[in-house]
Amino acid sequence: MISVTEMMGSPSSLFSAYASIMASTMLFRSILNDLLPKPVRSFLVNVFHRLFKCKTNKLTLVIDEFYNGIARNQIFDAVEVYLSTRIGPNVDRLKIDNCSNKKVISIRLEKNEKVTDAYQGIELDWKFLSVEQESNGGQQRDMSTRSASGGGNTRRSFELSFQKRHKEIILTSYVPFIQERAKEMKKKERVLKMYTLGGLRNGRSYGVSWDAINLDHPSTFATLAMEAEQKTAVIADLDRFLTRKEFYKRVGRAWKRGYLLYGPPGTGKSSLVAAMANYLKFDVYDLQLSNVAADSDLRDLLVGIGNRSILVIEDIDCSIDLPDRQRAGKESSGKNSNTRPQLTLSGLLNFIDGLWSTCGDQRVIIFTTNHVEKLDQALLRPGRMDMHIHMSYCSFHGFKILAENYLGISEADLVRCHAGVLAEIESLIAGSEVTPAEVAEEFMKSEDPHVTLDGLVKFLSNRKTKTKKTEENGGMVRAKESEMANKSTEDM
Ligand SMILES: Nc1ncnc2c1ncn2[C@@H]1O[C@H](COP(=O)(O)OP(=O)(O)OP(=O)(O)O)[C@@H](O)[C@H]1O
Ligand SMILES: [Mg+2]
Repeated sequence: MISVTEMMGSPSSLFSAYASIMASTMLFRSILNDLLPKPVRSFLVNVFHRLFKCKTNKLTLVIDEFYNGIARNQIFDAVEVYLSTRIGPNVDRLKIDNCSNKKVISIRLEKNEKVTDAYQGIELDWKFLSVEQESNGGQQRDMSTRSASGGGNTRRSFELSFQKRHKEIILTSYVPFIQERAKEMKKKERVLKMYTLGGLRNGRSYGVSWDAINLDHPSTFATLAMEAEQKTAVIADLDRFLTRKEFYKRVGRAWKRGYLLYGPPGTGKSSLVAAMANYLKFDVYDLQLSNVAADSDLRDLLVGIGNRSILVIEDIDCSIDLPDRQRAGKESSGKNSNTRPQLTLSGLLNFIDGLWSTCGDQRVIIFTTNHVEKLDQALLRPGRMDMHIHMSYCSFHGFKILAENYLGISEADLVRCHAGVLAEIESLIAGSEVTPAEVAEEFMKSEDPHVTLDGLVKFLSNRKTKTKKTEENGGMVRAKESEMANKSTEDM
C-alpha cells in the first residue's frame, strides 16, 4: 500500500505523482512482458512494488470472519456490531434485516463500503470485503473461508488502516474498546441466532459449517405449560449456571451445563429449548446428527460454536444409529477398519466432555428424546447430563397456563366465569394422556372462550372413552391369550 500523502504535498501534485507512478508502472510492465521471461519478470515486478511499499507509513489489519477456517473470529463479530453505529454519509449501500417481535433493525455494511472512525485523535479507515472464492477442487482451502450466512464459499473480512506509529494503541486499546462496546450493545438489543447445518460445498471438500438465521421463537417460561416446581427448578438451575464463572474455574470444570429433555411428542421439549434460549439470551445451534458423517466433522462444528450458546441435539435416540463403544471398537479392529471413520457415540461423548469443554465459556448442551429408555447408558450416567427434565402430558395446571396464553383468560376469570366447565376439565384431564400440543390445538379452533372450553371438554371425553376401549380390548386380548395358554398346557 502506498502512502501518497506522506511523499507529496498539495492535492494536484498528489494526483500528478499518482498518475505518473501508474503510467510508469504500466510502461514498465509492458516492456517487461515483451522482453523478459516470466520468472525474471515477476522478480522485477516484486522489487518494483517493494521499493514503493517500503515508503508506506500505513498499517492495515485484516480481520477475517473465521479463524483457522473453523472457529468464528470474535473480533470480526464485534467489529460488525460496532461499525453499525459508525456509519457516515459516505456509505452508499447497507444491509438491513430485522427480527419482527423485537423491533430491532440490524444494519451491516455491504461489500466494499468504507467507514471512518476516530479514536483518541487517531484517524481510522475501515473497509468491509466479501469475496467469492474459486473452488479449488478439494485441495488445500483458504483457512479464512467459510460460509456463515448462507452464501456459498465466501471470504468476508474487515480491513482497518491507520498510521503505523499508532499500532500499539490500536491493538491494546482500540480493539478491546470495540469488543467491549459490541458486548454492551449485544446485551441491550440481543437478537438471538439460530444456527443450522449449512450445505456442503463442492461435495465434501469444504466439510460442514453453520448457517445462521434470526431466532424469533415466542416461547418463554411464562407461556410454557409445565409444573410450577419443575419450571422454578429449571430457572434456578439456569440462574446458578450463569453466575458461577468463578465456581467452575475453582473446581476445574468447563463452564457448561447439560440437559436431557424427554417425553412424548408434543409435550413441549422444543418449546422449552426456545424458552431457555430466550431466557439466557443465548444463540441456538441445532445439530442434526444424521447429517454429520464423521467425528472430524463433528469436531469442526463444535469448535465453530460461539460462547453463550445452546447446542441442541433433537431426537437423540433416532437421529443416528450411534454404535456403542464396544461395537465401534470391534468394527474398527475388523475388516472395515480402513473405511471412512463414522460418527460414534464415544466420539460424541468425548467431544462433549473433552475438546468442547476446553474451548469456550457458557455453553449449554441439550439432548431431546421421545424414548429415554432407548438411550445408551453412557449418555445417562450422572455427570454426563446435569439435569434430566421429564416433559409430560398436560396437567390441570398446564391447561390453565395454556388458557391464559391462548384465550387470555386468567385463572381467577376461569373460576369466576367458567366454574362448571372448569370442574369437568379438571376431572377429565387427570390421567388422560393428552399433550399440551393437543390442548393448544383445541384452543386455536375458536376465539370464543365458551365454544373453545366446551370443545375441549368434548375432546377430553372422547379421548377418555377411546382410552377406556383400548384398555378393555387389551384386557380381552390378554385374557384370551392366557385362556389359550392354559388350554394348551392342559392338552399336554
Ligand atoms: N408444554 C408446553 N407449553 C406450551 N406449549 C406447548 C407445550 N407443549 C407443546 N406445546 C405447543 O405444541 C407445539 C409443539 O410442541 P413442541 O414442538 O415443543 O413439542 P416437542 O415435545 O418438542 O415434540 P416432538 O417430540 O415431536 O419434537 C408447540 O409449538 C407449542 O405451541
Ligand atoms: Mg421437538
